Amino acid sequence: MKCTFVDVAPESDFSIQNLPYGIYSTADAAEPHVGVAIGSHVLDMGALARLGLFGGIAGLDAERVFGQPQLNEFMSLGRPVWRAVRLALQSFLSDGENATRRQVGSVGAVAVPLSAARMHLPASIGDYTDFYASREHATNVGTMFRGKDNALMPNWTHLPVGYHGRASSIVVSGTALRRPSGQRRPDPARPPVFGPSARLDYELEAAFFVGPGNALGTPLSVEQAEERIFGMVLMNDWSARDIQAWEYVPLGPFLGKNFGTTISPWVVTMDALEPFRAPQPAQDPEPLPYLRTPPSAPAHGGYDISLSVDIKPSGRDEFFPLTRSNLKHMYWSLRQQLAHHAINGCNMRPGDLCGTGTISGPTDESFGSMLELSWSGQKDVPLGDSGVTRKFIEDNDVVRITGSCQGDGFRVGFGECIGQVLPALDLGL
Ligand SMILES: O=C(O)/C=C/C(=O)CC(=O)CC(=O)O
Ligand SMILES: [Ca+2]
Ligand SMILES: [Mg+2]
Repeated sequence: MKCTFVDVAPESDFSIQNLPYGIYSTADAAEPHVGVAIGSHVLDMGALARLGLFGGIAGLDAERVFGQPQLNEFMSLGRPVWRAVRLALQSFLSDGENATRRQVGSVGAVAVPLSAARMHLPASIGDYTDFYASREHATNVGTMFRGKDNALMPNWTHLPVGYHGRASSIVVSGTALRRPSGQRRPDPARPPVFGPSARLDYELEAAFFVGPGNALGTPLSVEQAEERIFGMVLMNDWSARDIQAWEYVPLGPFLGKNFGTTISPWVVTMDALEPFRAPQPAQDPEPLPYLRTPPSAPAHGGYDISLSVDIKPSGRDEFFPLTRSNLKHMYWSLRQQLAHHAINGCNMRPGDLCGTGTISGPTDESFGSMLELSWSGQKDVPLGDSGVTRKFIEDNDVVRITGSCQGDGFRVGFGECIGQVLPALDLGL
């Protein structure tokens, strides 16, 4: 299928096979509203709704849903509506004889260049959970925090371990964050000290948005979970390792994590990712029945999404590679994570965000955090052949995550998840 409405370069993340949704504003339309990315443009979903493009879709009040400043209501409508909207968009973009297309006239009537769009958070995120689903990452971090013999806890291969994060400090790509200050204990023989984190890190993650929710007390099966995931974004779960290591016993991540979490602005739908399903790693021991794949669900729970992390060190103009990984390394699939989250009756709501956990793979270059790359600060990580090295993230460094699936002549990509670290505030403490 080819987009004839605007030109789409083969290496563009935003092909007609992708069509990710986001919330944007422009100088002329300052209220955030729903858009869909195609090539180097953003299409105004509200304008298309007013032209009647989504008129025949049962269960969709398109002008209202696409006139919202967030995607929660669209997310709540479920897969049949999402698919019908996707088909209408693909027909509009590829078929010059489409009735709406004839009315539009110029591209400028319904689209702006991406460069003119200011992106906002795609949803009002009520709750945010972060999992710990890469076996390699959990083994690496466990070895550093608790020693080789306690690296992987006995529960890890039986359930997707997770923690409840903080939704209020999730920010959209491009938002700068300050280095956090907190309690740390650099010398285990001495009392803790207070000050700016000296071991600030990134975590390469993806995250999924929940679509239709479930009522309190009513679990979701793996099969139901599969149908309720709207789409995915890239995520950087910024982590202050020194604050984390001192505070986390016994209740888990807290201030070492909740000072900021960055997500990419475009939500790539699970329908766009469908052709890129891939086997997840073999699960041994076999999980309990509520986490198994039923014969009626698609066989593969994994996705083949290439992921990169690059850094622009302070004072330099170019980016250098840190991590090259892939979502297919995740031991626990998205649908297992969601089914596990709701198995006790916890109610999930449209727009809730679940991080996959750091996506490390088996090779050193696939390690998804500085903690792993520098092995807890024991070795310098060279940045290309620049002569610059890092153990952790320094002030004014910029960290960028990108990710995409390569199809035959087209790409389904996420755009960027980018953030700069500003120096800590001087609290005079
Ligand atoms: O205590 C530990 O083993 C580590 C915990 C984390 O870093 C939590 C986390 O964010 C998990 C992840 O991203 O995979
Ligand atoms: Ca994390
Ligand atoms: Mg975080």
